[in-house]
Amino acid sequence: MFILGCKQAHMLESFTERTIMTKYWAKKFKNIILTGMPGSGKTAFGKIYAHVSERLFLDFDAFIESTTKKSITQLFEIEGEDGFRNLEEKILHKLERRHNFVIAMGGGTLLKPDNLNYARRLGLIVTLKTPLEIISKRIFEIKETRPLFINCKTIEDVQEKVNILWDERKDAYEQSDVVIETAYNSIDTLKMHLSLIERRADNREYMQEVYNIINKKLKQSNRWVEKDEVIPEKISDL
Ligand SMILES: Nc1ncnc2c1ncn2[C@@H]1O[C@H](COP(=O)(O)OP(=O)(O)O)[C@@H](O)[C@H]1O
Ligand SMILES: O=C(O)C1=C[C@@H](OP(=O)(O)O)[C@@H](O)[C@H](O)C1
Ligand SMILES: [Mg+2]
Repeated sequence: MFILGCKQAHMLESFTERTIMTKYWAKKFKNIILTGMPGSGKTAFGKIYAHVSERLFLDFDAFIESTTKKSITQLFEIEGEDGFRNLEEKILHKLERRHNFVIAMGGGTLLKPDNLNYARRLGLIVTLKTPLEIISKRIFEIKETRPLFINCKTIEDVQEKVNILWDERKDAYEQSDVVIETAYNSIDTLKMHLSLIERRADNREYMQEVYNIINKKLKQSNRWVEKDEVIPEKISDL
């Protein structure tokens, strides 16, 4: 769904050429770190955005599953939620000084307050914000893969759990640099908006303009920190 008016839509179209990211820009803005509720689309969108922005893609859950050779559900059973959170924290630490990634964190990674500071050092933190009804419907379809919802039998159970998680987490998600509301965007417009945001994230005034155009939020207070480039050849170098 596209919520912009005709004039704004035209302005965005004229930006399309410029949103094709060059390696220069991809390196300049290093990592994009996605956060947001489970089911908000971090993994799905992250893969696509990594491709268009010429970055490597790293998904926390996939990385944990491939390194431990266990599913997230098994890990929750064996290690408990605390054990799983420790694994997430370890990955964040390992990513220090790694650049040129789109990183899809787990929806609960920011629950540890220190993780927010770590994530901030890695790059631009972007929250995907999706209406809770949509989240609930998506999760109901895939609840076997989301251990937090393992005891939910009905969509109402899922909804209830989603509401609880949202109340616990909304403040942490609000700490991100940018909030993108996915309900008003197709994947294509999401790609375009984030490309625009990235290209102008070093220019606060222009960012405000971009914000006005795309009706999204960017926090002025979180400043970009320049770091030396260290680009790993492949994910196994981590
Ligand atoms: N924009 C979207 N439109 C429709 N379905 C989506 C969208 N984004 C994600 N999904 C679906 O929702 C489910 C959860 O998406 P996922 O990317 O795994 O979210 P997350 O990583 O945030 O938990 C998946 O089945 C995925 O295919
Ligand atoms: O929100 C959470 O606490 C979790 C989200 C999941 O990842 P997604 O956010 O990719 O679904 C996964 O890490 C685990 O099931 C816990
Ligand atoms: Mg995911």
